[in-house]
Amino acid sequence: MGGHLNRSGTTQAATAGVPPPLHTVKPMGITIFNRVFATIYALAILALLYYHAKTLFYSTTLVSCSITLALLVSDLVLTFMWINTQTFRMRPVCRKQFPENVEKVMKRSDFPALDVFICTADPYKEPPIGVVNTALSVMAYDYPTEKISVYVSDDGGSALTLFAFLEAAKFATHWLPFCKKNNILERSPEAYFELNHHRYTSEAEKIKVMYENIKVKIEHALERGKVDDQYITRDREREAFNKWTDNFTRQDHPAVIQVLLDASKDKDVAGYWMPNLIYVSRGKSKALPHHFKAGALNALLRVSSCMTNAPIILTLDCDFCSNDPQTLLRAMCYLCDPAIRSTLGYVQFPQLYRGINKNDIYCGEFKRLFVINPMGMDGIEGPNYVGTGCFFLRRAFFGSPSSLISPEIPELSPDHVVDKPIQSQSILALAHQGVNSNYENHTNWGSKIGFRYGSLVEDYHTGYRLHCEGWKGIFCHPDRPAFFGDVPINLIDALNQQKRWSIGLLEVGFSKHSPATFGVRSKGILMGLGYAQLAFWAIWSIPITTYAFLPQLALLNKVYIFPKISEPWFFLYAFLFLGAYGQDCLDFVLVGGSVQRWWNDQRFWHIKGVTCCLFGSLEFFLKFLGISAFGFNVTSKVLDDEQSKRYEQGMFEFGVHSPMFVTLTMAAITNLISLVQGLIEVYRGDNLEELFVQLFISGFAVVNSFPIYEAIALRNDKGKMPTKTTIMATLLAGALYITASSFSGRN
Ligand SMILES: O=c1ccn([C@@H]2O[C@H](COP(=O)(O)OP(=O)(O)O[C@H]3O[C@H](CO)[C@@H](O)[C@H](O)[C@H]3O)[C@@H](O)[C@H]2O)c(=O)[nH]1
Ligand SMILES: [Mn+2]
Repeated sequence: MGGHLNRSGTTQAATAGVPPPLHTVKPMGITIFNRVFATIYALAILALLYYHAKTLFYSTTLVSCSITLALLVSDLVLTFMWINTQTFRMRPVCRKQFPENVEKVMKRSDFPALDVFICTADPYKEPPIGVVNTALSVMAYDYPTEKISVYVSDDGGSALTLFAFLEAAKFATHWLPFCKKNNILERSPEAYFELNHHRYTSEAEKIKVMYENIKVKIEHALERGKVDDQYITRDREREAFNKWTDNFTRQDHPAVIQVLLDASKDKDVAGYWMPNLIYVSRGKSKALPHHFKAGALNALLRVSSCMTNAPIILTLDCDFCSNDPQTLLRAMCYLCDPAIRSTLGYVQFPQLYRGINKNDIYCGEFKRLFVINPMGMDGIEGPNYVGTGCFFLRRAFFGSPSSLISPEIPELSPDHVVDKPIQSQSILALAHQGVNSNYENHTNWGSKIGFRYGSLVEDYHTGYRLHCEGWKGIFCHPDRPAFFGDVPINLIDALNQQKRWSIGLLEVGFSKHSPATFGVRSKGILMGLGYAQLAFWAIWSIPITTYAFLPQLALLNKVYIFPKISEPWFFLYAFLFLGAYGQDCLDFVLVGGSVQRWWNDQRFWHIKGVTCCLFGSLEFFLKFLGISAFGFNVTSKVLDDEQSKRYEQGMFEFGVHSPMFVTLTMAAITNLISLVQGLIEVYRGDNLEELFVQLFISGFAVVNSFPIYEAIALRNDKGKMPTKTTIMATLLAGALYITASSFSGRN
């Protein structure tokens, strides 16, 4: 398959004059303010540390000494994270692309080919019809269709997913010409039919019936748990399904590769070539590690090398549908720009979601993680890779820009030219060999080649290592979202997802390639610290947990640990708090967030601190000490009707018992009681001066905890806090109080 990046691919018209621009970049106006504010804030932090040191030096009792120490440690962690965060604020940039100019600088026939990798792992958590929608949406890109190949990796090893794609392949021959003829923007059928139901033509009506038909067929098969014989018509299909023998399990099975559409043979109903569509379920063996998604992506790298070897690769999660058919051309504005091409490793689009509720109660928008931070890193050497919606140069997976690391088999090399049809015997044999469960033994895959192993956040880890090798990235954030994904709509899913991230990030943070050491050395201070901010994300749990319990327990025991309102140090605290909060809000609002969503975002930050970040850190350290192990728990993309309804109304979904809910409830209870106790004290005497800060912290936490109190006491639906959780949390909070009292009593 041709289409390699052609260095002399510019047309006459463009070389004669000045070529039209493909992209522009400009720094954001807020930069100056950020830098000035950082200087002032740094001085305030120094003053705070001085204050702590002084207090520690003059403290006479064990209690005050330990309290000051705990506050000092917490504030040091906050300081460390604050320093790291400055990376995102020093040089944020905004970019613009001109996809309409791509054809002016390069002939359509010279456009590079694209291999799309879509990962799925479980037909029951990730319904195959959703994966099909994702595949269809990119197969229908505005681009020479025969240059696109879509590879679907099925880590669930499910015949149901294969069946869904057999149906999808047939439907695609109608869907693609329909989209192109009518210039449709939403090229995933689900989104199209949902958003455009008021203006159907008879043609659209026909396509809709067709789509509904395959959807029903696929869902039926899923309910029955098997593919009906009557649906398998061709011999080739039967051959593929025959691989699902009785010994075939998800963790242990031979590789299955099935070419569903062949760009050199298959045409759509209008007579145009179809893209390639290939189903791959890599071989697995219980005895060998499979490295989760990174392993799946590496398997696809090898299969695609043998079959199409496109110079550009797009990675997508199964729920990430294209929302704009021009996206590939947008990415090309960078990938084909000779001025930056030599070191450009990838172009990352933001993760954006459909179906978030009005005020985004679980902070599913991830504005900071997926928009603010990447814009900041983009001004330095590029954003981190976030696992989906990212266009890579294939070459980036094989060593640094200056030195190619050749894989074991020459056919897997990025510069190898495929000269046989994808279904030829020799190619299929090679592809099967490449996805055997034992293929990677004693090779560089996962360490020097391909997606990197050793972390549950293979995306972060891989992007970081590519950066360290000298590759750069671009953050491409067009006005019309390029992709839309699904967010978890219940709290436990959201927290479990972020617990997995916390663990994976710490794995990189404490590896020999830690951003704080190796990263700073090889990438410079700004990039190193930016990556460190993400890697050590979970240690925010230290200050958050401390501030959620310590001041409150102290207040309950009439121990006052912050400066009085009349002392100048009080103003330091006020400035640090208001400054951080104000700037945080500003960052958020400047990228289009609402104040209400920002409020929920800060609430969720606190929630994470006493739940997923805390438990993630604990699990990581248990593993670090060799006590336990962890795996990749796939996030469910299935919607429960009742839950969806509650989510729409902005209600928090608890419903199940979890240790994470116990700590959260403990914090909510402790804060409420200490607030009440504090208020009583103020009412009784005039202690306000001394206990104001503690009272304020409790009050702040209580305001943030409203949904929790509601779930404990006022609700009766399935999403309320389980009684068991409430009882456990109350007992533990009581135990904590007793421990604290006996400690403070020992003075
Ligand atoms: O063994 C596995 C596990 C997962 N996946 C796929 O990985 C993707 C991401 O899994 P998901 O459960 O959706 O995790 P999220 O936390 O929502 O994903 C985010 O975080 C992951 C790293 O933890 C990144 O890989 C993703 O791109 C990023 O969107 C999905 O398409 C899965 O099918 C596999 O292919 N094999
Ligand atoms: Mn996901």
